[in-house]
Amino acid sequence: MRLKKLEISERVVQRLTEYLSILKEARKQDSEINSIELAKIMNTTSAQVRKDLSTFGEFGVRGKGYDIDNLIEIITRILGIDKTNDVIIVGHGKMGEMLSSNLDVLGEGFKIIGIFDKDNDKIGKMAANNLVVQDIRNIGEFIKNMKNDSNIKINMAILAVVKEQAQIAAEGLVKNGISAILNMTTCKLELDKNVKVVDMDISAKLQELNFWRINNTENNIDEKI
Ligand SMILES: NC(=O)c1ccc[n+]([C@@H]2O[C@H](COP(=O)([O-])OP(=O)(O)OC[C@H]3O[C@@H](n4cnc5c(N)ncnc54)[C@H](O)[C@@H]3O)[C@@H](O)[C@H]2O)c1
Repeated sequence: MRLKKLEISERVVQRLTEYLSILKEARKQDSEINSIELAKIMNTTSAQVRKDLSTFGEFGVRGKGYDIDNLIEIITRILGIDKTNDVIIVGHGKMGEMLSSNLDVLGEGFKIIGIFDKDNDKIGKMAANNLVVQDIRNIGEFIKNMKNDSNIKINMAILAVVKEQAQIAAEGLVKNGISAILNMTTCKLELDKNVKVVDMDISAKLQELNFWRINNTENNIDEKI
């Protein structure tokens, strides 16, 4: 499915991932779900659900709702996780190791096919997933060989280097054809607008959570900021 590069907002894509996990739970109980039920679990309106899903086509049957398996299949395809997507890890410190040794964290549809670091003590060592940590200086060659030898086009990376190195490391990745980066660092990467960056910051999420924890009654906040 080829989607036009248009009105699909980041928020809609985020919600798609939420729909997917809700639907996977829901299918344990039922084979159909309607927009009202979905909206209730998502804490949103049924109009929003219908609007989100209609962005990608007409899947529901009026008055009947959505076939859960069908919707899972469609969302899986929209998110591109109906096939395996190759990803590399750059920076194999505590965070990089946590990812390479807990592949479940990545979920279905992703496979780590290369791990890179710049530390000589780490380069050449075997990671938990049986990949050898490679020298970051060889990343261009690795990507080229993957393309030539196995027709694998690598364009997605998880960036887990120290913050101070993040911008330069990301620029190096982009030069070598990476166009999608999951940025585990707190560095605000400045890259070509064609490069998609998604920031992942547990600390920021905890701060957000903490705000809601200490303001946990609706009346605690006098004014909406
Ligand atoms: N996303 C989150 O929620 C979260 C949580 C904790 C840490 N972090 C961030 O993740 C990053 C890594 O943290 P960590 O605790 O694993 O640090 P770490 O120091 O243990 O590991 C960083 C690794 O990156 C390597 N490295 C540095 N520059 C590099 C480069 N240019 N190319 C390749 N490798 C390079 C280092 O050799 C090291 O192995 C930090 O930016 C940290 O702030 C994010």
